Amino acid sequence: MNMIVDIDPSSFPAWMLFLTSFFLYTLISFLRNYYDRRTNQQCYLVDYSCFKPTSDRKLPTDLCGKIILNNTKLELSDYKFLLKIIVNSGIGEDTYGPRNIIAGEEEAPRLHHGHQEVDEFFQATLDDLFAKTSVLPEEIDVLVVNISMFAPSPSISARIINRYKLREDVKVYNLSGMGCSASLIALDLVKYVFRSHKNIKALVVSSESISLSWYSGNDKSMMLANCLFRSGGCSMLLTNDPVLKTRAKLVLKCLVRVHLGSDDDAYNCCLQMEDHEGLQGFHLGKSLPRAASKAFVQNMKILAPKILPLKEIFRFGLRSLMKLKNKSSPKQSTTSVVDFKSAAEHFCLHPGGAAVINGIGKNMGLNEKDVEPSWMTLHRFGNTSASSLWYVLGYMEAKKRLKKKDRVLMIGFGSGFKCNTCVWEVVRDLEDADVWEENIHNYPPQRLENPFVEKYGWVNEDDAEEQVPIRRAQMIDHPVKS
Ligand SMILES: CC(C)(COP(=O)(O)OP(=O)(O)OC[C@H]1O[C@@H](n2cnc3c(N)ncnc32)[C@H](O)[C@@H]1OP(=O)(O)O)[C@@H](O)C(=O)NCCC(=O)NCCSC(=O)CC(=O)O
Repeated sequence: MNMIVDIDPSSFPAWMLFLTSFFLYTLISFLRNYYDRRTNQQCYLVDYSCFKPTSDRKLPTDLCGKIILNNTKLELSDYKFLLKIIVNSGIGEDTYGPRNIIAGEEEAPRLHHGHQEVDEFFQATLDDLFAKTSVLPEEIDVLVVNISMFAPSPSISARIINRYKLREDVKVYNLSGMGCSASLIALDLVKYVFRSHKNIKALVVSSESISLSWYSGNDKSMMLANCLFRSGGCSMLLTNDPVLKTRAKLVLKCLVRVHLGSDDDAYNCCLQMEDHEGLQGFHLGKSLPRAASKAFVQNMKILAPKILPLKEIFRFGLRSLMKLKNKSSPKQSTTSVVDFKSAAEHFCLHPGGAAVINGIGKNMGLNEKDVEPSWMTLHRFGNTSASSLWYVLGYMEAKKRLKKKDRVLMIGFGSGFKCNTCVWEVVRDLEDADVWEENIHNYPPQRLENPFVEKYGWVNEDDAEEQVPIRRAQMIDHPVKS
């Protein structure tokens, strides 16, 4: 995936206009920050709780192999494809799946499977969040739930209100279909509510349900989703109450959303759909990395001037000028790379897949340590959709990397196609290990490979065609649930 942060200098009418806009922008930002501080409109993240399902929901190699063999629509060529994808996916042995898939019931999902998956997540994370913040459910003023692919009625937000007996005047929003970057959309919504209400508390409950969206067919772009998406979720407590400021972990500095839905390619690259047999699933097109790249560049055009220090803006402007001057020379580089490390110390990249992390990391000029939290999240928890970014943040915290005044840049991608970003400032030194607690010392592991090749390398052997029925028969003797 080629993601070049190439902000074409000809898109600025004139160099002077660019500088003037920058100074105006700085002045307006300063005045707005001052106004925000005076009017309690800062957005603080008090705490968050990521979900670690119980170990009986793990999806190790053997179980994944059984689930794959359980699908009688798949042929040898499909196995070969899956083997290649899974081996290179960056996903490890400890990710979690929904119970109905583990029980071998993926072809007949029921409403209660979706409820069970979501209930387990929100009960665990909200119980934990209320306990560790000592905030009571009746103190919650705003609730935003984002779960893309499971939108029952009454909504999941109503289910949360019912379980925790939230107040009658709670402002409630239930976002569905918003994809993997939806938790930043939820955050944006909270930020807007904070503008009109002082000293309030908001909950964002962010997850994805895959129990009803497992794909049982043989369309490769839809099989890919089964390989990448895993169960997870995160609940966050936010406030604009300055009294809670000292207890908060992070304060939001800015948030930028970009939507390329008007571009047909971008819109169509990431879709919930039915295949030629009418089987439902999630299509991840080969053009997705290209759409992500486009959305990322658009987002950076807005975000970069908001977060880059003056020195870096000058440096970038100068290099852009040089680029304009040297345009005629084919030997000159055509790219002006922005130094994002001058704007943030930590980078939460959406662990959407190996190509996503590689692509953004490389083109932002990030090093191995910068992208380690995203790789480790992909390895340990998989792509948990909208909640992924919070596992990445959790990794940084568990590694004790987040120090007071550090800045964290979050970059999320999602169907639509969207790229949403935000920058947080760390309020105090952070070191909660949360879901990473039991094995943070083992990360990064010495070897990241998964044992798929070792166990399923036979699909590439000469006699593979004959082996398929034998392996399937063995699977019938030892079905998925055993
Ligand atoms: C899947 C991969 C790990 C595979 O990596 P590899 O190193 O094996 O390299 P590769 O790209 O050459 O792919 C190997 C083989 O798979 C095929 N292949 C790759 N991508 C495919 C796709 N989307 N549909 C169908 N086939 C695909 C290639 O053509 C190739 O086939 P052949 O061998 O025949 O040539 C990587 O490509 C990847 O990370 N892709 C991006 C995944 C993605 O879309 N993530 C975003 C999730 S959406 C999200 O997070 C947001 C949201 O949902 O809202």
